[in-house]
Parts: sequence; C-alpha cells; structure tokens
Amino acid sequence: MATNPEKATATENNDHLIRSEDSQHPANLIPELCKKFWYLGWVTGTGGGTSIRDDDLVYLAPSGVQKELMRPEDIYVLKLSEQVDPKQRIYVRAPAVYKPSQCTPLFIAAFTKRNASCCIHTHSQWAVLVTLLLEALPAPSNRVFEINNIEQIKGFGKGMGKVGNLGYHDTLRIPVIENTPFEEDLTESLEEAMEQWPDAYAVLVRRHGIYVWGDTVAKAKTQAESLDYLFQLAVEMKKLGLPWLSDIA
Ligand SMILES: CSCCC(=O)C(=O)COP(=O)(O)O
Ligand SMILES: [Zn+2]
Repeated sequence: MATNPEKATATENNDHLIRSEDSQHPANLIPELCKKFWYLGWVTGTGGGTSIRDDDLVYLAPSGVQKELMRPEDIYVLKLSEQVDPKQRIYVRAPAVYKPSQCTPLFIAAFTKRNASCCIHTHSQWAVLVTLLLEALPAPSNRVFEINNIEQIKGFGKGMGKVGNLGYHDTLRIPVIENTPFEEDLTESLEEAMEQWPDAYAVLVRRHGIYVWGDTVAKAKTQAESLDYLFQLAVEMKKLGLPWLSDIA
C-alpha cells in the first residue's frame, strides 16, 4: 500500500542543524554529492538521492526536487530514536515548501538494519540494464547479480561488521528486488533482501536502480562507484558473449 508522505512539519525551526561552515557536514555534503551524482547520470530528472546518518540524526533530501540543485536549507533532519510509526515520521527540521524523499523508509532501513552511515540511491542506466539482462533468466538466477575475477571487486567490504575487503577471486553478489509503483512500498522487499543477503552492501531494484550503503560516506560512495563500473562492464561483457562468472584460479 502506498504511504506517500504528506508535507512534513517539525515542531521547531532547528536551522542550526543544517548550518555549518564544515564542508563535511551532512547538510553540505548531500547537495555536493548529489551534484556529482547528477553528472554521472545517477540522479537524473529528480530520481535517486542520498541520505547521511550522523549518530542519531538522519539528513534527507526533499522529494521530487532537482537533486543537483539542492541547498543545505532544503534538507530534512530526523532523530532515528524518535521514530515510532513509519507513517507518522517526526522531523526535527523540515523545510516548509517540500515533502520528504519517498526513499526515506529505505534509507532508514539501511541505517537501522545495517547500521550504515550513508545510503545512496541511483537511477543509473547501467544498474537498470543489469536488472533487465537478469530478468530474462529463470528464477532464482534472475534475483541476484554475480560477478568474479574482476579487480574492482576488491572495492567491496566483506560485509557490515566484518573486517577486510573481498578478494579478486571472490564472487560479489547483489540481490535484485522487483519494482513497485511507489518507492516507499519497496521497503518490505528491501528489508527481506537485507535479511537474506547479510553481507550485501547494495540491493538492485528491477527496472529502477539501486540502493547502496556503507559504514562511512566514503565507503558508500566508493562502493556505489565500483558497482556502477562493474555494471557497465557486465553489460559490455554480455554484448561480447563473455560470462560474468569464470573459474580462473
Ligand atoms: C523520477 S523519480 C521517481 C521517484 C524515485 O524513484 C526516486 O528515486 C526519487 O524519489 P524522491 O522522493 O527522493 O524524489
Ligand atoms: Zn528511485
């Protein structure tokens, strides 16, 4: 069932939460990152977005805005510990003119279920193409992207809370969930995929894009970049008739 959020209000203005001279402050970093992601084709036409958690505070973009043109004053802030009902979010800072991102429950899932500090949602065409290539396969192969023996796989951690990164010969697996008409209705299947694939740092959404998270903003960003590289490579490999999995020792 769609739970399209209405305009959110905060009890107090709390503008100090989004005003900082520090370029690394989430309210400055989210617009900065989204600008970079727009140039990569990840947040085209208002799609996609990024959220950052700093301890209990979660920083979110508004819904339906040009993500590359956002400013710190457009950013929503909520306290994770204050959320009781997902349909009645409590914001500690909310811009008057917008609604919060439809991706809010999905970002929150990455923070609560994975203890992530950053979650990036892209509408990258490479991610979408990979889900389309997988769609043609029989179940359950159509529900996971797998690739091995490619150097860029080393860019991924072994799993949240685990030490070290994947090795060159390891197989990187990214689960795929089916799209829904409303973004927030993806939450249940995203959470199920997180349960089923505890070491995954990302979930692909068929014909839609991807959610990628990390223990830090830098890890979420570099993993999103590594994935996009691998998806582009995978599409080109498919065109050349090359397999994504190989048994090179
Ligand atoms: C053309 S974007 C449709 C909604 C979507 O998939 C998305 O990622 C953006 O949601 P938001 O509410 O953050 O604008
Ligand atoms: Zn989306």
